[in-house]
Amino acid sequence: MTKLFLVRHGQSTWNAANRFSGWVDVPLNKKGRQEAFQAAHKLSSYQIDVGFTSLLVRAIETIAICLTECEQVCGGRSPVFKHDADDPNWKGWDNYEGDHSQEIPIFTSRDLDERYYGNLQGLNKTETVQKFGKDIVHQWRRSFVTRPPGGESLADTAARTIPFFGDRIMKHLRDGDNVLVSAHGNSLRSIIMYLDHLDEQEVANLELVTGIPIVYDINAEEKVTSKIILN
Ligand SMILES: O=C(O)[C@@H](CO)OP(=O)(O)O
Repeated sequence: MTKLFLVRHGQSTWNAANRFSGWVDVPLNKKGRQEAFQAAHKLSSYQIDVGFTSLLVRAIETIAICLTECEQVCGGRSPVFKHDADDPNWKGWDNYEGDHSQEIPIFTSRDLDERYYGNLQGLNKTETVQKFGKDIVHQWRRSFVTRPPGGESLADTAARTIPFFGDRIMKHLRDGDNVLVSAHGNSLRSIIMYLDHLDEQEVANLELVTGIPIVYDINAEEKVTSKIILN
């Protein structure tokens, strides 16, 4: 039995400003960093062996805080970011192969990035509702198949997150590693849809709070046997 921890990054400057973020690379604000510290505290009774994060700095900051603020979580090991480890031209991080007894590898991937919000990126969410109407904006934000103008639907996002989850993250869970994934409202909604077998209606109602870890137990058959939310 291994554990999978999912955490949506802490509040970002654009979450606070109520702006569509998508792939715009905004950092955590002070509240977001505090949420990440609280998440680290909530994770303190567990051990984590491997991390995954999107390439966006708000998720990177969150996982860095989670894995450095709490000794117990890491068992005294230092997180080491392995950027571009999938790139065949990657030459290793300064010729350093790594030592799993002293380090926690954190793999970064674009596949975990937030859904691409296209022409909505940067716009204020309330003003967008005023301009286009509540119903269509809700569809753009929460429908599984409807694409926001110029952007990705949740189905498009799932088409990159789920293969990545199956290939890369599941491999570590199979090997017995406890895995922490730091990502985004919609990239995580697509993964939770898959893990919880949600249908398109159910995922439309799924909202994730910033900085609150979700813990799954995964058995040897790669099935979820329990889920708790560390509120
Ligand atoms: O702005 C975004 O990228 C996302 C997450 O903050 O917005 P939404 O609330 O529509 O999922």
